[in-house]
Amino acid sequence: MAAPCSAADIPHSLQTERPRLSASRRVVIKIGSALLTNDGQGLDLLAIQGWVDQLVALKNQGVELILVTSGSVAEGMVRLGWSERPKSIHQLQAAAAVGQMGLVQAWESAFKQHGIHSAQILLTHDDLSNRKRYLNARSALQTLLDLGVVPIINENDTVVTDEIRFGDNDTLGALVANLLEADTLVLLTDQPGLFSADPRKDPHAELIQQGRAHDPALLAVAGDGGALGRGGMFTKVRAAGLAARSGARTVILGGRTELALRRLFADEPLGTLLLPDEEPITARKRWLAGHLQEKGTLVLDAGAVRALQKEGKSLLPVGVREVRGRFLRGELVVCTNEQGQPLAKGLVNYSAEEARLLAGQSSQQIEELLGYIEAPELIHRDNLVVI
Ligand SMILES: Nc1ncnc2c1ncn2[C@@H]1O[C@H](COP(=O)(O)OP(=O)(O)O)[C@@H](O)[C@H]1O
Ligand SMILES: N[C@@H](CCC(=O)OP(=O)(O)O)C(=O)O
Repeated sequence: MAAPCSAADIPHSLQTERPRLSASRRVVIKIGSALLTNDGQGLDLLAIQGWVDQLVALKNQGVELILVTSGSVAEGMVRLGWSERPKSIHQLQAAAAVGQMGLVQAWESAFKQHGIHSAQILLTHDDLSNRKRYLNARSALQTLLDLGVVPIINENDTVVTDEIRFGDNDTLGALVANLLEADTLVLLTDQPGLFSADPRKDPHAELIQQGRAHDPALLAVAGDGGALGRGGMFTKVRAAGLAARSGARTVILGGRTELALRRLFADEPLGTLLLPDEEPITARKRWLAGHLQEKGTLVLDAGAVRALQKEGKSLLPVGVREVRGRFLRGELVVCTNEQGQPLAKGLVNYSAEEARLLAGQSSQQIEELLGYIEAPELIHRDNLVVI
C-alpha cells in the first residue's frame, strides 16, 4: 500500500474551490447495504423515509433523480435468518431474490408518501455493454424521468453469474451516471466520506474533502468494506474515476449525517468531492467518441449539417444522402457533409439496412417503410456529439 495521504496532500486550490452542487440537474444517488439495513439489522425504514423526503425536496427544485440501491442480499439474509453473508452464488441469488421484495416495497412506499411514482429496474452487465440493450436501457430510463418517475435500480443478482456481475453497486452507479450523462454521482455510505485511512482501523484518519477522481493516491488509501456490502472505499474511488469519463463529479457522503443530501445540494462542503480532470462537456464528448468503434458513415445534406452544427437538433432520416458501412441499432456512426468532412458522431436508432431505406424520407414514412417505428430520429441529439 502507498503512503497514507492526508488532507494536506490535496492541492490547496482543490480544497477551497468547491464547485456549486446546487447547479446539478441530473443526479444518481447510490445507497449502500450497511446504511440501508442499519448494519444488517433489517431495512431502516425511518432512515429511508428521511432520505426520500430530502430527495423529493430536490426533485421539486427540478433535479432529475435516479436511485441505485443495494441491500437485497443484506435484507434477504435478515428475512431468511442468516447471520453470515453466504459464499455460494446460488445462496446469494436466493437471498437477493427474497430481499429485493422488501427493498423496492420500502422505497416505493416512502416515495408514495409524497405522491411520487417509482419504478424498479434490475440491470445486468450485458444491459450496459451490449450496444442495442444500452440504448434500450437509456431510452426506458429517459422515458421514466420524463414522466416524473424515480427509477430505483439494482443489479439483477438473481440471474447474473459470477463472471458477469458488476460486483458492486458503486460500479453500477457510475455506469448509470455514464449511461444517462448525469452531472453528479452521490455514493451514500456509513462513513462521512473518504478518509486518509480506514477510520474503523485508524482513529487518527482525516476526512479528505476534495480530490481528483483519477488520483492514484486516493485509490491507495481506500480500503475494503464491511461484512454486508462488497466494495468498500476502493470501489467508490474507482467508481468516481468511471463516472468522470462522462464528466460526472462524485461525492462520497455520510448517510447518517443529518439532512446530508439537502445540505450537500445547498452547497455545504460535506463528504468527499472527487472531480473529473476535464470540463464535463469535453469529457462527455471524448467518452462517447472514444468508448466505441465507428461502424459506419451517414452522409448528410446541407440542411442536416446546419441542423446539427448550428441548431443542436437531432438527425432525421430526411437529411441523409447516403449510408455507408454495416451497423446495428445502438452502434456508433460518424456523420459527414457531402465533401466527406466528419461533423458529428452518434448512436444510431436503426440498422444500416433500415437506414438505407429511410435515407431522404420524412419521419412520417418510417412505419410504412419498415413496418414499425423505433423513433422519429435516426440519431437523437442526446446521443450525438458535434465534433
Ligand atoms: N479510507 C477509507 N475511508 C473511509 N472508509 C473506509 C476507508 N477504507 C475502508 N473504509 C471502509 O469502507 C466502508 C464503507 O464501504 P462498504 O461497507 O462497502 O459500504 P457501502 O455498503 O455503503 O457500499 C466503511 O465502513 C469503512 O470501514
Ligand atoms: N446487488 C447487491 C449489491 C451489493 C453491494 O454492492 O453492496 P454495497 O457495497 O453495500 O453497495 C445487493 O443489493 O445486495
